[in-house]
Amino acid sequence: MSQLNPKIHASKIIVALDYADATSALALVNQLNPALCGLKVGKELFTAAGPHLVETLVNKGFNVFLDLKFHDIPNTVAKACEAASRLGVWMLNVHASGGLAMMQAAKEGVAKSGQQPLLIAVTVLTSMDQATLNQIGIAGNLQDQVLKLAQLTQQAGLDGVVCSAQEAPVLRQHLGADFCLVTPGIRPADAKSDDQTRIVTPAKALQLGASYLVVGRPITQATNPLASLQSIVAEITKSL
Ligand SMILES: O=c1ccn([C@@H]2O[C@H](COP(=O)(O)O)[C@@H](O)[C@H]2O)c(=O)[nH]1
Repeated sequence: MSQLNPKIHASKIIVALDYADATSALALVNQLNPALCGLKVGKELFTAAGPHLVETLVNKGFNVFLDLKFHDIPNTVAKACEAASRLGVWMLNVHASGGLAMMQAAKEGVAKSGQQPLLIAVTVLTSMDQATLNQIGIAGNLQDQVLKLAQLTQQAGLDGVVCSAQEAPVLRQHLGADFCLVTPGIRPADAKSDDQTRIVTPAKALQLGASYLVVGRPITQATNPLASLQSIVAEITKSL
């Protein structure tokens, strides 16, 4: 770990712990430290391992992003956000397409917990391209849809959005420097894109204005996950 640049850049990375069980996730986590990266718990791991694992990661000192993408009626989302916030997570999210009232309810739910996690909203999933957006009945341009949902998110008083780094410049221009842009779909130049369509390399994503980079399979499916993470940190550091 000592050869890594200990500066803030490293903690711009959030490792997506997309594992089938707690044992597999902890095998990687135990090689990491909170200065190096944040951790994301998504639907697979949360469904398998539950809130206890989230609390374990929080107690180890990591910034934990609970990526459950709540999308339901406002009352249900408010209660879910309250419960999620009580786990001590650093960040949680909802789907912006749930609408203004749902996002405002989410914010109220977080406030009720007495905790102050970052609350962000998913705009258009990074796996989607223009054609898949049209398939679900949204006729407009994909970037316009991301911007529209991000503006709604800001209007609801949330802290930021999940988007592709491809949209970061236009979101920065309209939503300002402080709005948090969390960007999955990060792929080192030699990595497979998998099911992601709107991909960007780590260094480029930061140059475009991303606040945080979410990286899953390029690290977790690598033969040596720690080496893969270190290589991404090195790429970011070199580009600054
Ligand atoms: O638009 C979105 C929202 C969330 N995700 C999540 O990020 C990771 C990405 O994993 P990779 O293996 O690096 O593709 C994953 O947990 C998704 O659920 C996203 O990809 N896009």
